[in-house]
Amino acid sequence: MASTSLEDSGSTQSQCLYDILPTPYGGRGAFARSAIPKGTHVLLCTAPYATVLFWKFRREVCAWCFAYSFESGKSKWSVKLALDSKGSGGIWFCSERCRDLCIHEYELAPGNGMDWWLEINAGFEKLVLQSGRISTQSTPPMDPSPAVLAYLEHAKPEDITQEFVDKAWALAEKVALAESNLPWKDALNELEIDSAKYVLDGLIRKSIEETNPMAPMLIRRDDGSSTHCLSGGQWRDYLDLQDNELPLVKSKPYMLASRIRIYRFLRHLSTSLFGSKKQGRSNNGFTASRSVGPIGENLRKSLSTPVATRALMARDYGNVFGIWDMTAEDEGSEMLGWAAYIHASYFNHHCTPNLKKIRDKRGIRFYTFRDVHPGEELCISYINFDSVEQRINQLENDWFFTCQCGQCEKDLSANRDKLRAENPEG
Ligand SMILES: C[S@@+](CC[C@H](N)C(=O)[O-])C[C@H]1O[C@@H](n2cnc3c(N)ncnc32)[C@H](O)[C@@H]1O
Repeated sequence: MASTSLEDSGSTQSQCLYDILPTPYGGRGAFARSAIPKGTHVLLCTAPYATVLFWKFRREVCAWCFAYSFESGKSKWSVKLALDSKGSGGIWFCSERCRDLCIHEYELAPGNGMDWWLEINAGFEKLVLQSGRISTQSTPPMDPSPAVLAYLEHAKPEDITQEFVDKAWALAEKVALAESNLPWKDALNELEIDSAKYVLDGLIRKSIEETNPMAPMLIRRDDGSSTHCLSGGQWRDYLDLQDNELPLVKSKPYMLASRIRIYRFLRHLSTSLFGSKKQGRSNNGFTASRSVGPIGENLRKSLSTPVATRALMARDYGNVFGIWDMTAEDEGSEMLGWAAYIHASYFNHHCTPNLKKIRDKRGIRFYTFRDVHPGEELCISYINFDSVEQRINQLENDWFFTCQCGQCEKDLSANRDKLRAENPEG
């Protein structure tokens, strides 16, 4: 395998080994420009656009390189970035180097330190702890929504249309506005807290871009090898990803109420941190910050309507990658969080894929593990291999699409031939 490291790999778009083109079965996919030998790195994403490490692992997983403490024989990491002057709350790292890289990245973004970032994280942690109860269940939601939104908790798949979903979000905007200065009362379950953190991370990145479009963290890109290397991408790249809101809500109607609760929570956080436009202080026990600066102002604007939050959540399901520990697969590895690697989200699924992925600290790289012909689609596998029926079921239930890959076509046709041979009459 032609090997490169995060620090030295990279190329410009023109050196890309594939094109994003429409597929015969709908949507877009990545197609090889010419023959690609086995072992070629075809994509390196050096950093996610947005990410979340699960709340329950926040002391065990390095917030910068995603290293898992148990792999190093430790129960938790000890290098901490305190979120306030009392030292309570924090963000944990495996080493001082990782902590310093994180500080450097966020300092570079606006050019005036990283207090704003610590303040936002402290506000999030405080509101999570203040909201008290965190359910260990990921579904269904624990507390009813405000009365006017309660009907969403009982929505059925047959109720779900685009109009139904749009109306619910319009109502959510009104509710969030009316309640934003009242104390937050609902409990979020673990999945909701983790989703809220993911959305917050994406909105922070969007706000950085709006404040400073030249922020190095958004355009970091090297030259020099045949690997196609991209950093996190930009907001418009994220919006180009496939929107999966309707299929998700049709399949799991309770997700609509859940996602609206996440928006209400973040809107509440925004008022806690920044106050509403008219007032400088909130009524939530927080003092609205005076030092959040332009990034805070852009974040406040992003949360003043559900549009950006909804767009982020509409594209997480079906596009993000799990962050797994690096334990050998046969020893059973653990999912530690998830991350959006925008440029990698164009790889479709194939039941006999030609690409493998490997996590590389905060990044992810993809390489061919067999020779690829010119024009062949570059695919990864979204699932573990099973019988064709199990694969189709898993993709329909968890990914909401019917697999159109050549392997399924071949296996289904072989099954039909077998049935015909066994029942020549029927
Ligand atoms: C991560 S996205 C891949 C890029 C996507 N095709 C696009 O145009 O943005 C995953 C989505 O692609 C489609 N997809 C991926 N693999 C597929 C396959 N084997 N058969 C049919 N659709 C597939 C499904 O709609 C799935 O939800």
